[in-house]
Amino acid sequence: MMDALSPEQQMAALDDLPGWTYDAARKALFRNITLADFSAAFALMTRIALAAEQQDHHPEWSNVYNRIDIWLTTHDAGGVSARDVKMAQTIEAFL
Ligand SMILES: C[C@H](O)[C@H](O)[C@H]1CNC2=NC(N)=NC(=O)C2=N1
Repeated sequence: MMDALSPEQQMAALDDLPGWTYDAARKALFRNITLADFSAAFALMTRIALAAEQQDHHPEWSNVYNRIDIWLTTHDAGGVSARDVKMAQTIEAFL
């Protein structure tokens, strides 16, 4: 069981994650990424999927052609936890 971050911890984490915002409605970190085309978007999603399996932490996302919308939230915690911050950092390292 992983605790949700406090609002202060969450803001501090977002300071180090340019491009990510907090989606209050979904209690999630959010970012959209636009790639060159569908192949590039799906390749990135594949890398993220493999990392998600390794971390046992899975994104909520949607993909339309070259655009990916990603929400990171921890269902067990009912909000954003350190696991979401780690996954956001992992995704950033792929860009
Ligand atoms: C049993 C297993 O550890 C859990 O169901 C994991 C799997 N992936 C998960 N992913 C996300 N985003 N939140 C979770 O709480 C979560 N829990």
